[in-house]
This record gives sequence, structure tokens and C-alpha cells, in this order.
Amino acid sequence: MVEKIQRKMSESRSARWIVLLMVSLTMMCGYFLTDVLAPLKGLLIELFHWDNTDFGLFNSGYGWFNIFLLMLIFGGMVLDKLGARFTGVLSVGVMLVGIGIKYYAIGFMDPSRTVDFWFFGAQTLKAQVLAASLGYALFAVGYETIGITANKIVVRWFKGRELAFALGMNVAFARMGTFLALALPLPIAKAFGNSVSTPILFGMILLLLGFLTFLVYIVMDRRLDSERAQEGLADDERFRFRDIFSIFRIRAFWYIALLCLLFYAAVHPFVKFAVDLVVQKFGVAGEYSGLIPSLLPVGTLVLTPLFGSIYDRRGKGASMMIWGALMLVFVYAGFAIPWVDHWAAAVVLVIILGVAFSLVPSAMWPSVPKIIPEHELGTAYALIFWVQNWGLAGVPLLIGWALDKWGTLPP
Ligand SMILES: C[C@H](N)C(=O)N[C@@H](CCCCN)C(=O)O
Repeated sequence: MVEKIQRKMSESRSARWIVLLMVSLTMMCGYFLTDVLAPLKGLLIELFHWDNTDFGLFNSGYGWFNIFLLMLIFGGMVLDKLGARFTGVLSVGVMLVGIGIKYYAIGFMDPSRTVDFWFFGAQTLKAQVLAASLGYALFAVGYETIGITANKIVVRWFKGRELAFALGMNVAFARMGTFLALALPLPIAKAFGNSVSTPILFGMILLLLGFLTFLVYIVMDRRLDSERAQEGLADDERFRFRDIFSIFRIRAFWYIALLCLLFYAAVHPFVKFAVDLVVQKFGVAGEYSGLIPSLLPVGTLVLTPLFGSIYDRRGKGASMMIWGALMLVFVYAGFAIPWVDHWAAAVVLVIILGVAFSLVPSAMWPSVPKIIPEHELGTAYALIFWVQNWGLAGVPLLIGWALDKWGTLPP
């Protein structure tokens, strides 16, 4: 097999699947770290006296730099200008620094210390919450950028072949990261005497391993480049800043961006508050509360590549996205109706949510290279992620506020 990889990168099936595996593992570690604190909310409340607003503020930190400093869009441009290898290494570096700050805040800062500052009026915040949120904000820049980098890498290696299936597999790795983030942190924290910071440290070590797998990709991608150069196939179209305006002019691009905003704003924040929901509304006991939400990523692990491969063979991406969006409306209606409160209803709703959460991404991500040329793809994915990040940042803040105002948890 190694011989085959060495002979012809561009035509080797094993080479492109190894690339997919290596890059997806790096990205998976980022996904683990993104949600690592979600199951530890109870401990944060118990040990550090965080309230729902603190938790919501921390989660909204995810979008601060990506949205307001436009870091995500710059990330896409760097990707198109300087390439996936450089951008990937940079992303992992940024994630490590960000998560290091968060680790310090949670592990070493005095939870009772507060800071006063001015932001649209005088504000007082817990210093620990603020530092953890800033670390998370920085981490999110690297994490989002590795997401678009992975997409561009998969398109480069799989275009004209089983692209939607490969992107579906890549998303499946992301979901595996989310699943591990829901399942592992609480047992790890408990095994280390209720230490909230140990799961974060565990994630950092995982990310270092993810960096090593990215290095394997770099070696293979360099070889593909030199092979293409020898064959006179080097990419000669270069990204220019004004290309961003040609992306803006594509109407289908805006439809995808809008769906991405609304769909992900409904699903991703759910993961962060889902444990709370099944405890509060569906009366599931504390230690089992992580199980029902963890069905979501598990189902999508199988379904996203499956739907991707259907899309490769049959097309009909737009219909898949519409069906996914309709299912989402049904699921949230179920979550909202007060008398739907049996744990079995929660299981069924989460399973339907899993189908929706597979249908939409499996069609959405491979649809982008159909409307955008490859040398603008990093920027296009970045713009879609940027629009989406408004929802990812705003909705948790809204949920935290609503829970503190009308929820049943003690503040
Ligand atoms: C959260 C992130 N902006 C995002 O939208 N992620 C997608 C795509 C994952 C694949 C990235 N190569 C997701 O479905 O979670």
C-alpha cells in the first residue's frame, strides 16, 4: 500500500483516505475541546458559583474575535492566499494558546475575584469567567479556521470523486469529538477529585496528538504539490482581495449562508444546554443526563456519510436541506410543548434531530464547491462560518439570560 501511495498521490485511493483521516483527527480534537465544559456546568455552579448568565457569557465568547474582529474571515483569506498547510499549523497553534488561557482560568484563578470595567455602562464580572471566555474566544478562532481548512483540503483531494461522502466522513469525525466531549469530561473530572480543569488538560494533550497527525497530512500534500508541478498542473489561479465581491454576487451562496446561520444556531447551542434540558424538563437523573444528548452525535456519525454518499450518487442537495430544516422545526416544537415531558419523548426527538443534523450538513458543505471556484473556497467557507457565528454567539447568551429569568435552576 505504501508503495502505491509513493507512486501516484493524485490517483491513490488510500492516499486520499489517509489524508482525510489525518486532518479529521486534528479537527476532532478541536471539537472535543469546544464542548469540554458543557457537561461540567453543574460542577462550575457548585464549585465556582457560576450562574446561567456566566455560563451563557462564556459560551458566547466563542464568537467575540471571530465575529467582531473578523478573524474568521481573515482566516479564510489566509487559507486561500497561503495555503492549507500553513493555515492548519497556525490554527492548531492559536487553539493551543486559547485553551491554555482557559485552562489557567479554570484551574488556577480565584473564583470569587471580580473585575470592574466599562462596556456600554459599568460592568462587574467574575475575573475567572472573563479570562475563560477570552481564552475560549481565541481558541474559537483556531477551531473555526481548522474547520474551513479541513473542508478545503477534502475538496482538493476528493473533487470529482466521492466528495460529499468524504465531507460527510469529515463531519462524522467532528461529531465523534462532540460525543466524546459529552461523555468523557464528567468521569474524568470525578476521577480526579471533581477537578474541572483536568478534562481541559486531557483535551490539550489530545490536540497535541492531533497536531502530529496534521504533520502527516503536510508531508503527503507536499508530495501531491510536487507531483502536480511535474505534470504542469500547478494551480495558477490565485486569490485576490476583490474576489470576495464576486462571492457576494452569487445568490445561492447567500441562501446557504442563511440556512447555515439559522440551522446551526438552533442545533449547536442545544448541545451546550441539552443536559440541563433533559434534567429540568424530562426529569432524567443526573448521572444519566448526558446519555440522551449524546445520542445526537452518535446518530450523525453514521448518517452524515450515508447521506453524503446518496448526494454523490443522486444529487438533490436542496431537497435534503429543506427536509432537514423542516424536521428541526418539528423537534423544537416537541421540546417546547410543556406536556411532552416523558424521557422517551426526549429520546425520539433527539433521534429526529440527529437525522436533521445529518441531512443538512451532508448536503450543505459539498454544495459550496459547486458554486465557488477552488481558489476562493477558503474565503467562501469562512464567510458562511462568519454568518453562522452570529447565531452561535448570540443564541447561548439568549438561552442563559432566559434560564436565569424563567428557568428553575438555582442562580
Ligand atoms: C461550527 C463550525 N463553524 C461548523 O459549522 N462546523 C460544521 C462543519 C464541520 C466540518 C468542518 N470541516 C459542523 O457541522 O459542525
